[in-house]
Amino acid sequence: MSNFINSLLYGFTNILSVGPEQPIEGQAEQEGCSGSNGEGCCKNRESTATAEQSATRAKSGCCQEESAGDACCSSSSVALDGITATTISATKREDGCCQSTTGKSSCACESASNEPVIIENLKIIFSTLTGTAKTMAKEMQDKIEANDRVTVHNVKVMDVTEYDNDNLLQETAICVFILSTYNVEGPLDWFSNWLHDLRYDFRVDRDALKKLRYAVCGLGDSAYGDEFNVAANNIDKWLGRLGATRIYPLGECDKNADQKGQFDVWSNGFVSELEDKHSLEFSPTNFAFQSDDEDDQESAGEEEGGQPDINIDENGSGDEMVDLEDMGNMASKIKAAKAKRAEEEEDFEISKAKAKRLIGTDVGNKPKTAPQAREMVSPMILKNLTKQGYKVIGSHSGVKICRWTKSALRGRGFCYKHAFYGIQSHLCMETTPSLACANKCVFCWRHHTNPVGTTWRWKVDDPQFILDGAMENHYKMIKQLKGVPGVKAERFQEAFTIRHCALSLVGEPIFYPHINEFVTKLHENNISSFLVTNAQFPDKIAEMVPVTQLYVSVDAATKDSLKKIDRPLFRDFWERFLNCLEQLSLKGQRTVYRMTLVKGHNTAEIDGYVELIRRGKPSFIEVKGVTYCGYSGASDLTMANVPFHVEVIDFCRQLVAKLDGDYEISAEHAHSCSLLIAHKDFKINGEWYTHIDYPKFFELVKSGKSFTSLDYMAKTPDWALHGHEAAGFDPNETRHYRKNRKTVVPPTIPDMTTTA
Ligand SMILES: Cc1cc2nc3c(=O)[nH]c(=O)nc-3n(C[C@H](O)[C@H](O)[C@H](O)COP(=O)(O)O)c2cc1C
Ligand code: SF4
Repeated sequence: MSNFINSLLYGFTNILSVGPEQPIEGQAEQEGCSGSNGEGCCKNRESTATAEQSATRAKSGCCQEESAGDACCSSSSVALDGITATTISATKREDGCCQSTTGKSSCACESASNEPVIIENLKIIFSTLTGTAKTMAKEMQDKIEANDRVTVHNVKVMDVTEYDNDNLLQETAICVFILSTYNVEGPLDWFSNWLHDLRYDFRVDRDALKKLRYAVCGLGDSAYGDEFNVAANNIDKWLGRLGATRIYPLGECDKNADQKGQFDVWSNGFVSELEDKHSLEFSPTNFAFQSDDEDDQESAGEEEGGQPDINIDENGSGDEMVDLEDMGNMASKIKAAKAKRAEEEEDFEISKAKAKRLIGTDVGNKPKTAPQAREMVSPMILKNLTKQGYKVIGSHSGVKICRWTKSALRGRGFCYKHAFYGIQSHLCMETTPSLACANKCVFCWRHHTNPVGTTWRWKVDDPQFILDGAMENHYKMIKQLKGVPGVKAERFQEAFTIRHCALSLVGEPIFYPHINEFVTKLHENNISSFLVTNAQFPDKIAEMVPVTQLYVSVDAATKDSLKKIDRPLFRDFWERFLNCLEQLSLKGQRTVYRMTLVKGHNTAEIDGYVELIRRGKPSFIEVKGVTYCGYSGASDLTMANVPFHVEVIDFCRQLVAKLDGDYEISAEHAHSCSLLIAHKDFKINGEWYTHIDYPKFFELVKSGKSFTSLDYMAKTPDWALHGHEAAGFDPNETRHYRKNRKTVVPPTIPDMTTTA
């Protein structure tokens, strides 16, 4: 121990006039407060200090003066930071150690030792929809691994959906939770639901999580008012109340402010805390009903119908024996206890209401009035969707003009549906009666706008209202295009009679509770229906009335890659997906698999796709290269993931080769990197019939009789066939090339001269 510290301590105790006249023997050792004489400074101090100035040993091993307030802290921190006593202040922490306000390491006792703290396992568990929590979890991992004062043998970053909840009861790793709050269903719900049940299940021990040490940091947005970080708050509270030891306070980072900066401050603080091995000790003060707030002590027994610590009757009197002179004190204690309990009850009701909204299930045993169904589209989502060009109809539907409509109005070509099925883009309305869906696909969830959910929990608009609103808004948008140079008057006029409806914009149309009525109304208006579902609602597919063409998105061929690409909310997403394909095989009308190839993600799973095709027996398989449109942080896709047209062709050839001769590549639309694989049922006398006889379809629907896909097919024009030089571009249209278009040389695929 240097004379410097000795003299500081000596000088400091003199200033306060409470310390010994001589330097304290124990504190004069290299280890800091704890001296070599067994009890160290405390004993020493007790023996030298006056009766009023006795000291006790804090958990840290540090000597804590009972009467000197923060005195020792100041002196220790001075010693620690190596600056003079007047320039630095410090406060005493709960464990009796000194925390310097400079933010440097804390206690003289600890800092004197250079031994790093050793931690065996640490898990950083995140929940995220748009990626922020995951990024922060990884940053935290780096920070911990780079810290040489703490050695953590195994730092693991994992998604909360991969964590087996039951492990929490035996968890020996320190767990850091970085959790984003969503007021819609999300990946945290299952964990949150489970933990909530554990917390309020009377059969579960109040210290069920006593083996767990944890810290929670929430990511949220203060624009959500009292729902700001509600999930992290609840989880932090429930963990504490189940006996887990909170080793660092809850962090709350706000997207509406400097969320990243706030997280950095929190994570730095947490990592410094790891440097203090005493703060990692299991702390009985955190246990169960004495856990994270004192109020919980008394209410804990009541919620489960057990006995509270003090029985208080209607009149507020306890049944404990009380001395007369203590009556005054006791009365005020009882009053305070009653008030606390009322507060706690209120808190519990609020938590229940919030949890209910968060997890979509009823919790607790005294439900209040049923919550009002809320609007699916919040003002924030509305703002974002509007910015992206969507017109929102009512509270859950949307319509948008696609770029091909504009192109068709100018005579510059139609989308791939023209080549494959005879649809003219300027006669087509793209809409959805449900902006919400049960996935967060990497290639769609880029603007973080559409709401997600596994059950419909919103207000329901009437189908006629949605159809009227969609058509009205569609026509308004068409009108706005009349000033666009090159718009052909004839096409402009035609566009005011919608002939087709693509139910595929964003979201999950089949989710809408009145989808059958909606589709029926389309058909009554001679509007064809192309409905795309993301294959998560098999019952809905089974209940679906005939549509002109029913699609399922098949974004991956294996459970793992489907999870990565579609990021489904359902835990049994794979079973749901397979079930949907089976339901599809039972439909009589035209069915289509829509496959979006994302290079490096789903292009190498040919055998898996073959199995899926055998299961669902679709009439057609549309294969399209993913379109790159500047993905944000929610997705790590780049141009490198966008396949060339030749690569899409190569993929289709490989696929067809394994389908026992049942399917062939029929049509193509090179412009959008799309190919159509068709079942050979649609090849009559060597000619393809992939197009649709729309009037015939309406006739069949109106007849009320059952019919099949083969009853309303029409011949495919030559220019649309795969291998034709037009490559799916209608020769009656004018091809338009963008100026300054970069020519990128596609890769050479061996044996591309023969077509399947
Ligand atoms: C649909 C939606 C709902 C949200 N709901 C809440 C909420 O109820 N409370 C809150 O604090 N933040 C809410 N947020 C904000 C997110 O929690 C915040 O943006 C967070 O940083 C996202 O983190 P992530 O990228 O890890 O998913 C919501 C965001 C979206 C897009
Ligand atoms: S299913 Fe559709 S709307 Fe939902 S995330 Fe995927 S692409 Fe987007």
